[in-house]
Amino acid sequence: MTIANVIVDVPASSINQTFDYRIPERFQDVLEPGMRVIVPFGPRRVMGYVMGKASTSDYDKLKEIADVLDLVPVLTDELIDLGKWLAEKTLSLYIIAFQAMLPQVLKANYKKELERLSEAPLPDQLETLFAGRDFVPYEELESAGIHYHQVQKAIQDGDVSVHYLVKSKVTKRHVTYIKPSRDIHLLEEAYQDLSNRAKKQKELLAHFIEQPEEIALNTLLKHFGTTRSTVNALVEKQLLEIVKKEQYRNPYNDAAFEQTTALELTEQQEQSIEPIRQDIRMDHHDVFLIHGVTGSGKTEIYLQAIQDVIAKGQEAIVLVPEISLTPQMVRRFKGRFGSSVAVMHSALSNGEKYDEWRRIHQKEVQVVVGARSAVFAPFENLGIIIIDEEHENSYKQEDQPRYHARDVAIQRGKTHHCPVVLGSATPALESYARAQKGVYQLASLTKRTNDKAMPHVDIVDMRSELHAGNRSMFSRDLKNKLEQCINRGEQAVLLLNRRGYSTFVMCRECGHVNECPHCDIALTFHKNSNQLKCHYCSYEELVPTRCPSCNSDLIRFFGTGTQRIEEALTQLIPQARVLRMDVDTTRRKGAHEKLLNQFANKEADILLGTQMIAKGLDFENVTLVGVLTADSMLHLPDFRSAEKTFQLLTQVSGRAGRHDLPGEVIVQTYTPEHYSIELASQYDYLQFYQNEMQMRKKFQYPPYVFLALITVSHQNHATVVQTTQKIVKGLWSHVQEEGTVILGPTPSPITRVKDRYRYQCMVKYKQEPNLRASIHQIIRQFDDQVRKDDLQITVDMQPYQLI
Ligand SMILES: Nc1ncnc2c1ncn2[C@@H]1O[C@H](COP(=O)(O)OP(=O)(O)OP(=O)(O)O)[C@@H](O)[C@H]1O
Ligand SMILES: [Zn+2]
Ligand SMILES: [Zn+2]
Repeated sequence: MTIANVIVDVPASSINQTFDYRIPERFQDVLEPGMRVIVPFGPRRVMGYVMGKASTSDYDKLKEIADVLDLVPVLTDELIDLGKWLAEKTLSLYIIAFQAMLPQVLKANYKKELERLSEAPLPDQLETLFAGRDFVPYEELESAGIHYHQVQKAIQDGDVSVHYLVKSKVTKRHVTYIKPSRDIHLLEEAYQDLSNRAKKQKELLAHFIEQPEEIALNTLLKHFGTTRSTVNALVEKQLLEIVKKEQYRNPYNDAAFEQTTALELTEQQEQSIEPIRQDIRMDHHDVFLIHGVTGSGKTEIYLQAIQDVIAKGQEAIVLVPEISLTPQMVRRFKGRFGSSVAVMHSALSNGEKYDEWRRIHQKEVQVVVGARSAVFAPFENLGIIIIDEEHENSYKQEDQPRYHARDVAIQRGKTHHCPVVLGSATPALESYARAQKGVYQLASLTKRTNDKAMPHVDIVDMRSELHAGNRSMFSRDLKNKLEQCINRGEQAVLLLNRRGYSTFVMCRECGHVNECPHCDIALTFHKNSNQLKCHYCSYEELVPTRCPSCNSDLIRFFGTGTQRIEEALTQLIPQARVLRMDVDTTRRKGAHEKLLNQFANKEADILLGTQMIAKGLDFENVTLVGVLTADSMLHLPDFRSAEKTFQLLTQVSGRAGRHDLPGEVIVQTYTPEHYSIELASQYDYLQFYQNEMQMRKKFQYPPYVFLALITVSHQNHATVVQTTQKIVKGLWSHVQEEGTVILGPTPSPITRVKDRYRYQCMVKYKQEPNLRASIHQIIRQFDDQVRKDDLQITVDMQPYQLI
């Protein structure tokens, strides 16, 4: 087969197909599907992924593949299929789908080098190439005209490896070890034969006769105060040998994790895990939904199911939301499975991410714990996929390809015939509805493992506080409880539900609000730098002293940022030591971890933070949880706002009293009668589910219907409106089923971002088998404008971010 079908890295819809290239002689027995290549495309050379090979092509004047970037495919056959599926499901370009599946390092054209890993003789041409060196720039391989097949074989044999020279690269990637290459009695014989003048050599030999285990070269040299030439002499006599071991940039020190063993499961855990175990045994695919209250031992179920999978020689993917990928979480998995665990999350450097990916690719680990994109881990023998906190919105990617990790997991689960386990204390309405219909298998854990009751929740009506003359953010109840908590030497967690609130500047005289000149949104006040910043385009300006509109000096800060709460709190309870955790204090790498450690070490009494404190944290000494404004999200124009409020309140309440000390929760709100707040305080998920389903049915929202959101943006307002109108018209002429509605054109909730206007339309449908094809066809009509006139059209087949 001399033809390769290649998806090229040219993100344009007119190019969204494979192109045929001739495979030059030198690559013929090397090139495989899933490898990256460099191909000529028009006047340029671009990167591409080989999808397949063929013996014939419909075109005759084929160009040649210019270069092959990989010697081992980066995409498995399964991932090639998955990428195509992903592109079709999300209506994105193939190239974008494949890029989303691989670490950043593999997307760019990094320089490469070959490293020799062993002293074993290599084929002649390679010996000549290395010429006694350990490292050879990859270009030399190319210009030497060496058969790639030989290199590929050397890589497979573990004699050579390829590195991508990432910026953050640690220069020394391999550690050299020395070990005996003969039986001990032969070493003893050699020892006798060695002349007494070779004193150092004898010392070394004596060492290996005593302790034949391999030892790092550096350690050895230091210990015996000798040089490399002593070792080399013994290597030449074939008494010792050199082994190189790859040292990954492992961001975690595996040895530091205390090893744990499987706990004896409670009855409820036992009941939940059994059907999963059965699927694992039978190579069967089901989707399980574990609905378990916080602290009911869901994680222990995951760990034991993974144990089964590993025992069977298979691999496991565990997805956790980015913000719960805390050191505590990592410890639980590394504690059980040690260095078989790779961790993938966005705080890692590109080099670290690539190393973790490679440990998976080279089958050195069996488990990956990671955020959304870890669902693409290149395992070939998957035995389970677990999604913890499955209701989390961060599993939905809000950028092309707009996929939901749950859908990808299920797709892979089907291919691998393995179970997919979704876990949550507050499952997404969609998931619970599927479990009710029997599409997913439901398991419920209603009790905490330690049989502790869920902490009592007190709802405080902030309107009556106001009537009683308390104008602060803290109710009298919360203030008292905080003081008592601190006096007892215990700790508290305070949640400021920041979404929907921000700190903006308003003129009290004329009501003028400072907005971003490029986006249709109020600027946010940052005290540290005394600046106003736009959170969409990062525009910034100094805080004005006079109103830009009426020149009044009565310009004031409104809203409630964490910073202001922190100040108010320290005024209210001066003896309290407060730690603040929000985007500002956790921006630096490792800051998140540091704050949590400080709190765990009791260096503070109160942890004050945004949503990011609600998840997964488990501190023994926390007995009080306060929610400052439970309803701040409720009034956002998003049909999921009640669900999000319920989820957040349940999660944060679960942080109190998880251990011996009893916990309590205070929820402050202006709408205590709202069912999401009332039912969250009673931990009544089922009742909430039923109420909320009624609302969704009444207003026709998911899970009763599906949504598709099309957003158009352009610098010219009229262009945006007209384009959206045309799309809406096109959609109406394509829809087939009764009951399908198309809403719009309407301005997007934020109508202007970075000087571009945004309009949208939404399709609500129950069944439209051809919808994807229709949308595709409709927006293709604008291809020219997209290319030449900077028009943007985005399609989201499963919109979550509606505001
Ligand atoms: N079978 C068991 N016997 C004793 N202790 C257990 C058992 N299973 C879990 N635990 C312990 O109970 C606590 C809560 O368990 P775990 O964190 O797994 O619950 P979870 O449902 O994942 O909680 P959350 O949703 O709040 O994160 C942990 O300290 C865990 O070690
Ligand atoms: Zn802006
Ligand atoms: Zn004014």
